[in-house]
Amino acid sequence: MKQYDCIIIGTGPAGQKGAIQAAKLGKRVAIIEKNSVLGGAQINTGTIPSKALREAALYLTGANQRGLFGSTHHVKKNITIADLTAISQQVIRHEWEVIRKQFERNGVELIWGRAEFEGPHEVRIQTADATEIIAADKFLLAVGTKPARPSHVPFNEHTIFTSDEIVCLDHLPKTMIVVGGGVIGTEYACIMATLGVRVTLVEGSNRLLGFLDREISDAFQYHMRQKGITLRLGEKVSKIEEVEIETGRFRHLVQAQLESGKTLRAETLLYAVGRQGVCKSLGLDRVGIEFDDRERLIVNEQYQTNVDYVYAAGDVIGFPSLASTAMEQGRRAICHAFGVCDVGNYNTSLFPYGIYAVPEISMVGKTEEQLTTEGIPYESGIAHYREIARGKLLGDDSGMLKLLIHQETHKILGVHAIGTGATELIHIGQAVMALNGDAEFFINNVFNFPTLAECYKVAAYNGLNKLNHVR
Ligand SMILES: Cc1cc2nc3c(=O)[nH]c(=O)nc-3n(C[C@H](O)[C@H](O)[C@H](O)COP(=O)(O)OP(=O)(O)OC[C@H]3O[C@@H](n4cnc5c(N)ncnc54)[C@H](O)[C@@H]3O)c2cc1C
Ligand SMILES: NC(=O)c1ccc[n+]([C@@H]2O[C@H](COP(=O)([O-])OP(=O)(O)OC[C@H]3O[C@@H](n4cnc5c(N)ncnc54)[C@H](O)[C@@H]3O)[C@@H](O)[C@H]2O)c1
Repeated sequence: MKQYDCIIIGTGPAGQKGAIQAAKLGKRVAIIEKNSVLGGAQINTGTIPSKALREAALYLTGANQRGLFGSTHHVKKNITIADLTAISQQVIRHEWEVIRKQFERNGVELIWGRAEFEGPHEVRIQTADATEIIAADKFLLAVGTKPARPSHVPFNEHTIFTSDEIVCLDHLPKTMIVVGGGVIGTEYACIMATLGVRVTLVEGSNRLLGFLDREISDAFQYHMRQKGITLRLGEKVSKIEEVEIETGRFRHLVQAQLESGKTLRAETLLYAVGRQGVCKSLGLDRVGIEFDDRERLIVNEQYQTNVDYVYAAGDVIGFPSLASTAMEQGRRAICHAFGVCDVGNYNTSLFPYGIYAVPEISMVGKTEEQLTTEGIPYESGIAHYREIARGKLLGDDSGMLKLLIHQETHKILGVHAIGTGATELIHIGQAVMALNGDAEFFINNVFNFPTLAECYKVAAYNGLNKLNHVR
């Protein structure tokens, strides 16, 4: 039986970064993947395909240049699925190659097959025609999650599907119902609406993306409606089925019955109400590791499960379930497993959120609602892209950046942005917050001109001017 210092299950972002870190520490490491491709949801079904589709949609429809060239501007008419997926196929192939080479260069042994625990320190790897058992001292479970697929929904992969199958559509539908207004539902609703698909979004709560600052989520809902998306908020779907409708000729449609009694019909339905773990198939009972009802694992601050030599990272441990955080969790878990404990610069309260909807949204730190609840006195400073030369050059008149500034110390408590480049722009605020900076930093700093970064200076002036009136 082959013996390793460390076995990692899953080649998504958590597994990848854990494996490279273990190799950099001079450890003998094996990483196991059950799919036929590397990279997990990040590369194959989630982050990269959805972001590539978004880029293609914005470019080919001309939507992101309409502020400059007028509302009828188009780069290509009659956009096909092939046009849209060409970019993602290129990026995906490139990413597979990058990961494969990283493993090779660092001496990480990649083993294809489905892994499950055989005993406390042994893992069985099953392929179509062989079984192998390998052993290790330490383990990292980076097995990710899969879309929730309740048995009462008649999924068929082409008209009723989850985010795993939407990337394989063979044609662009005219209409789509999106069930679930979380990050996946809102991102895809915006992408599809940009492509001219008539979208109805059904969300159980009364507000989309409730973790966002309310001013930003209100602005976002306004943008979605402006794009022609019908929002059914505070509504739940009780039944989904395929129906045959006669309108001169027979048409197959998807029908969603809402608890409120409304009936929605469309050509397609995307079901995006959250994700579900895959722990049942890992043989965890043979090691004594427990998981919750959504098959997720509980870990301590060092990413150890209840069995201390078995670590877990990424989506399998739940919130925040992002590729960005998964990578860092995987790396940190392995550092701890091999005694490297002084890994600095980690502040979970400064994790940024990036939502690649149309428009883009990003945030770091606290929202106005959180600060109010916590009794922290603050003032907001706002910059609108239309006041900034770069905003005008981009033709983005509706973007904005908001700083939340402590009333007495002027420290930055939160940054919220909606508009072009928001997910990049947020990192300036994140760095200043991490270094305990204040609004005066932005006033005194010189930014390149013309850039969106100038928003920070304008927002700081706006916030400090309001505070001057308080004094
Ligand atoms: C549509 C969509 C869009 C997203 N967009 C973003 C975004 O813009 N930004 C962002 O930060 N995050 C985004 N995410 C989230 C991000 O993709 C995940 O947080 C991230 O992929 C989780 O990484 P992971 O390593 O935990 O697991 P995964 O990426 O899910 O990888 C787990 C791997 O483990 C393998 N595996 C599972 N069980 C076994 C087994 N028994 N044996 C062997 N291998 C096994 C799986 O095959 C898979 O390859 C998005 C997700 C989705 C679905
Ligand atoms: N840009 C990004 O960072 C990004 C993008 C996509 C996905 N992700 C990750 O993927 C994960 C999964 O995303 P998701 O959107 O599937 O899940 P989610 O948990 O974020 O959202 C699910 C939504 O569905 C709603 N819902 C649940 N049941 C419903 C019903 N019966 N009818 C109507 N609405 C219902 C919930 O209220 C919730 O708003 C997230 O945790 C996220 O971190 C991240």
